[in-house]
Amino acid sequence: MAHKYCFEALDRSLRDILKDKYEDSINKPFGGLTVVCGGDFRQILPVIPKSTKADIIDASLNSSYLWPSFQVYELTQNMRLFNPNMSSTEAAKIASFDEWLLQIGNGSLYDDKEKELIRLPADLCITSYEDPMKSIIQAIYSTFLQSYSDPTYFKERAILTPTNDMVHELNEMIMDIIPAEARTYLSSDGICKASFKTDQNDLLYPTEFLNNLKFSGVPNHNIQLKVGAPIMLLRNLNQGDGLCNGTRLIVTNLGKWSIRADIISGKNIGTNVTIPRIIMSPNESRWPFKLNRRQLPVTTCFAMTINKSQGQSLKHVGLFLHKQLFTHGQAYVAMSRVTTREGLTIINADDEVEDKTLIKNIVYREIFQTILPSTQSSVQP
Ligand SMILES: Nc1ncnc2c1ncn2[C@@H]1O[C@H](COP(=O)(O)OP(=O)(O)OP(=O)(O)O)[C@@H](O)[C@H]1O
Repeated sequence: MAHKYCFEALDRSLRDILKDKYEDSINKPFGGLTVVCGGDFRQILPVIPKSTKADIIDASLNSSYLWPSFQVYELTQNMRLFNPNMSSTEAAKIASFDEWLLQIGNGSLYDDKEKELIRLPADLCITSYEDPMKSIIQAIYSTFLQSYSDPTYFKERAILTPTNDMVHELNEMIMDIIPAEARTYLSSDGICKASFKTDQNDLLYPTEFLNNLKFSGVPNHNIQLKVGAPIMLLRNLNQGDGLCNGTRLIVTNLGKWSIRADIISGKNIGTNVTIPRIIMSPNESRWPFKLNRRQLPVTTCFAMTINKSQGQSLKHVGLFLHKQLFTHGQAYVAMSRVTTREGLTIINADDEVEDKTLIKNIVYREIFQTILPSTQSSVQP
C-alpha cells in the first residue's frame, strides 16, 4: 500500500491546479475530482523501515485527513479462485478455502491467540525433509529440466519467502539447475554529486565498498543471468507497453549492455522487449550519501519476497518460512496468491518452532476499525 502522503500530495496538487478552473476546488478533496482507489487492508501496509505498529497504522490511507471523504465499496467474489466451469462440490471447497483465507486476513482464526499462531491444514505442509530448501524447490519446480524452456512453466509458479536474503539464496540454487552458461552483469556504482561531503566521498567510500552494498528494491552489483531464466522488473520502464515494476519476463538474449526478454505477466504477454541498464538509487539508506547504481533493473524471480508477490496470481505457490512472518498481512498475501488450493505448499523451516504446522500470522486489527462499508456498497466484480 502506498503511504498516505502520496494521496495527500495528489490532493494538494489537484486543489492547487484546479483552483482557477472550478469554483471552490481549493476546499474540496482532490480539487473536486472523483478518485477511485482499489485495495485491501488485509494486505501488507506501507513499508517503513524500523517502524512500530503505530507508525505503520499512521502511514496508512485510512489514517489520512482524506479518509472521511472516501466511500467504501466491498467486492464480494474472489475472482482469482473462481472458475465458471466448476462443479458444485468444487465450488463448495473453494468457498471454504476462500473463507479460511479471509479469516486469516481478518485475524479471526488463531490456534494460539497470544502467540499469534495459526494452524495450517496438514495437507498444505511438508513437514518431513532433509534439506528444507531443496524440498520446496522440488515441490514447486519438480519437472524443471523438462519444462524450463516453456515460458508458461515459470509464469504459473514461484516460491515466496519473507526476506531478500533467502530469495537470493533460493534463486541462486535454482539458477544453477539451468544447463546454460550464465552471463555476469556488473553495475557501475558512484555517489550522487549532490550528496553531502562530496570532496571526501571518494576516500571514505571507494568503489569496491559501494559495489558491496545491497539495498532492497535495487539490483546487486553482480547479477548473473541465463537465457530461459524468469526475471522481474524492479522499475517502471514503460507503463504503456506493460513494462512496470513487478512485471515478469523470460530472458531470451543476453547482450553486452542490455538484454532481451519476453513478457509473461500483466499487459502485452508474449511481446519481446529490450531492457537497458538504467541508473537507480535506493529509497531508504542508512548511509550519509545517495548511491547511483547503473545496472539492469531486474532480478531473477524463481523465488520472490512476499511483499514483491503482491498483485501476482500463480497456480503453484511454495511458501518457504526459514523464520516466522513479521508484519501485518504477510500470511494472507502469500496464501492468497494461488488460483487453486491444491497449488499451495508450505514449509515452515523455523528451527525455533517444534510443530511445523503452526505459523505466525500478524494482523493489526486496529486498521479495520475505520473501514465501514456503506449499507448499499457491496458490488459484484
Ligand atoms: N471480473 C473478472 N472476471 C474474471 N476474472 C477476473 C475478474 N476480475 C479479476 N479476475 C481475475 O482474478 C485475478 C485477480 O485479479 P486482480 O489482480 O485484478 O485482483 P486484485 O484485487 O488486484 O488482487 P490482489 O490485490 O489480491 O493482488 C486475476 O487473475 C484476474 O484475471
